[in-house]
Amino acid sequence: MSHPVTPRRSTRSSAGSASDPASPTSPSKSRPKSTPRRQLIPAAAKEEEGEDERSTINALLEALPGRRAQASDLLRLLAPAPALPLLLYGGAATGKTRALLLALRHILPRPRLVAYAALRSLPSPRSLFASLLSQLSPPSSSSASCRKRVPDKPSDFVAALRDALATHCAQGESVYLVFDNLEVVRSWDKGGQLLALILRLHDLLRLPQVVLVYVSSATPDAYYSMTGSVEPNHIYFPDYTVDEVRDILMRGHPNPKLYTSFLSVVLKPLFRVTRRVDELGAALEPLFRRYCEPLGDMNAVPDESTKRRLFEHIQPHLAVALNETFSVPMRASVDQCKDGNSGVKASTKRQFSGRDSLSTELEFHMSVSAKYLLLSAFLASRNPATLDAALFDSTGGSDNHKRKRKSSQASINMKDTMVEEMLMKGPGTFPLERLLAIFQCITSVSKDDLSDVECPDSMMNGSGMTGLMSDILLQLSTLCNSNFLSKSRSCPLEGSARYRSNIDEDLALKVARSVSFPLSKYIYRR
Ligand SMILES: Nc1ncnc2c1ncn2[C@@H]1O[C@H](COP(=O)(O)OP(=O)(O)OP(=O)(O)O)[C@@H](O)[C@H]1O
Repeated sequence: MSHPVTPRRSTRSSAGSASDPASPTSPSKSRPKSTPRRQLIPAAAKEEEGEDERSTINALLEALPGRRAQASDLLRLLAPAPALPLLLYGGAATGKTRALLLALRHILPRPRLVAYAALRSLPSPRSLFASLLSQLSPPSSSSASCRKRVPDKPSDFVAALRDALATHCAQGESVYLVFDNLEVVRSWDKGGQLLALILRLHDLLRLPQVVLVYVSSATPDAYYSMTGSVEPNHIYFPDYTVDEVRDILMRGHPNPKLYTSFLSVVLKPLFRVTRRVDELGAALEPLFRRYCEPLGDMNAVPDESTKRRLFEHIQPHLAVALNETFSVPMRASVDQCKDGNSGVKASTKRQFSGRDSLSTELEFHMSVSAKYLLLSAFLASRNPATLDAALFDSTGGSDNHKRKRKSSQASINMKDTMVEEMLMKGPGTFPLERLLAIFQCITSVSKDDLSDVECPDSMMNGSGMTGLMSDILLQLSTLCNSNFLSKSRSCPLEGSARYRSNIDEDLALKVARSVSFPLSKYIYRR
């Protein structure tokens, strides 16, 4: 797993700790050691300061399981102002917003002001300007007069923003300007220009007490290569591991023993469907209620035989849940942050707003079987049919390396030419039988994978995959209706319909990742 890389700046007032590479994981080590001669009084003061810092860090870490390094980095890089801009980046629901909002509560010095723009809930540049300016305007000014002054042009916005910020800075206040889900700006009309301007705010405003914080799913390179502005510090939020997710879900549970035994049965299979904490939380809640049905007392600590009974009870419900669409309630974190734009109803973070988000949305709007079907269709369209036997061995697994070694140079050349031709022609069509054969092969591999779920012996029976073959034709027609696949007219020779996959490799890989399927092993490459 890649580790967060946070560039350190010697220009920062916090440069001492920021330059210590050990600091993200071991905050206590990062404080410079005081020299023995000066130790007497300053050491006592430092110790007190250290105590405060430790308790702040502990409080934050407790609220942020799995985000130790990021929490320490945040505390270090957010305060004290003046600071460079900060970019938090990583996949969906990796805790960026939560970590930032919690860290902002803990940092010093005060007084300080946080103006937060939840870009997913703002429909246009003008609503962004209005939101930020109203959060920065003095409480006394009436909303009507504020609305009148909302600028249309980005340059006017920068001028208005500077005026509003200067008032706070003159009063000795630090101001944190947060742009959450920055990638949304790109999808707006003239979004590219506005994005460049937002990223250059540090240079344009030149107000040392103002800290700019960007939160995004895109990497720093995606932004800063195009603006030429000062590069921010950045903190990476990797996807959670299953153990981290377990820690998050366990946090503060009233009956940890019961919940641990529940999670030991359901978490791993669900984790293969989605790694998002919010989706897992939503899927687990009704399942846990089911799990507890046979128990009279919710505070009971289950013994081994009870665990077995509970497992038998939950097993069929788990199989159904694995095939279901996840729906996640609106995000609390965004709800909690008033963006000051009363006219705009904060929407869920589930809006479709461009291609990228479409592919992320797939993670929870498709059932597992639909995802496998889509992957099968992608492989059928992408790979030549003659290579199916070589790519899928009799056990359903990919065995192409072995086969390739056995192939003669001439046959390799022939296959290469064939693949090249296929790629030139674009995705190929395939009959239903081929799709189902590939589907059966790749799902049989996943069944094997599911056998490592922690559960009493042989009770899993292939886990949630039991219902996988059901309703395949229905799923197929849904995929066609949604344009992920297209169905051509019947082939005059075969007399049956043929299908074609309409998705590209990037999207297929994302879908594969969401079910932990090793797709690239099955894509024929030269
Ligand atoms: N470490 C954690 N502890 C507790 N809850 C968490 C943690 N990480 C994420 N969550 C929960 O998961 C959900 C998504 O988290 P958050 O909004 O912080 O993610 P994000 O990285 O900002 O997502 P996005 O990129 O989609 O905006 C929230 O409900 C949040 O409370």
